[in-house]
Amino acid sequence: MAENVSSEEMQLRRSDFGLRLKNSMDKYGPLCVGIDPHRKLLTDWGYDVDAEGAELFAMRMLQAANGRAAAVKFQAPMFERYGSKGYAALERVLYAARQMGIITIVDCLHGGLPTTISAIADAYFKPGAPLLADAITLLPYYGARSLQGVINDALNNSRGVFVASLTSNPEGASMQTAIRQSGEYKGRTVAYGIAHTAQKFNNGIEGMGSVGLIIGATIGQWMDQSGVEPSKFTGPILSPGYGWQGAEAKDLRTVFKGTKGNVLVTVSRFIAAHGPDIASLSQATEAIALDVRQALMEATEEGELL
Ligand SMILES: O=C(O)c1cc(=O)[nH]c(=O)n1[C@@H]1O[C@H](COP(=O)(O)O)[C@@H](O)[C@H]1O
Repeated sequence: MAENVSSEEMQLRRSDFGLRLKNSMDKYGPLCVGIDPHRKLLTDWGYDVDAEGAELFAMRMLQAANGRAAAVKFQAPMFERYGSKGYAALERVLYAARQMGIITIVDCLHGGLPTTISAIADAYFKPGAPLLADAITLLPYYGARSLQGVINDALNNSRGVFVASLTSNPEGASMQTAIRQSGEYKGRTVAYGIAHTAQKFNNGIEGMGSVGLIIGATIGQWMDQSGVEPSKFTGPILSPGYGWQGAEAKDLRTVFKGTKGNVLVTVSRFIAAHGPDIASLSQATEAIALDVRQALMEATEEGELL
């Protein structure tokens, strides 16, 4: 049934995720702890490689992140591989994260026909959704506009999304920097069209918007060619690639030069490698949070904060 809400209330909902994430970043800094229960990590930690092991792993990572990071990101396929038991584990760890009050991102990498992906709003965004999360990741390769319906569903429920634009993997850039042959973004790169489409949702919102991009910290050499300008983007930018994938503080400074305090660096294995001991995990989280915060402060120096 359609809800009867005023346009003011709708406006508030559409800016809610960005505002909550920004407040959390101001309080805890720009680190997101990635919770990726890799098989090898479960084994190294002495856990069983099953849904229960993944849940124990996630709970411990949450403990390390709580009060030390702005958000956590759960890697959905690493729960999904255990079928219904894996999904039940993901539901429970999301519930635990909500109880802690930490911002949750589910890295489910959804994308597809508008008519079919509208179903994911029921899974992640609507009140009572089984996998209720603050934001999810989206893949725009059915055309960025195919995501419009699901993005509106997120915004109208006070949630957010992160749309992949320039991914951190080396295979991504050649496709994402391909030049478009027709349409509104003719002559521009694929990544540019995605970033521009995402930005339109943030235009007119005061402060940081709720529609984010994914831009890898590893993609420095492709940045100019892509035409994407992170410094002009006013939604949150989720940036993987620091640590295990080779990016360092200096890469964050280069890729995100001139940004306005809206970059959220997500780090998974580089933190988890210090587990399962909670003191070591917490210490690693703090050290990485500090390094990332310092780098992004330098990148932001001349930029005005959102
Ligand atoms: O969607 C993502 O989060 C993502 C996008 C991207 O371009 N690169 C990327 O590494 N990721 C995810 O970010 C996390 C990075 O993990 P680490 O390399 O272990 O820090 C993994 O969950 C990846 O799936």
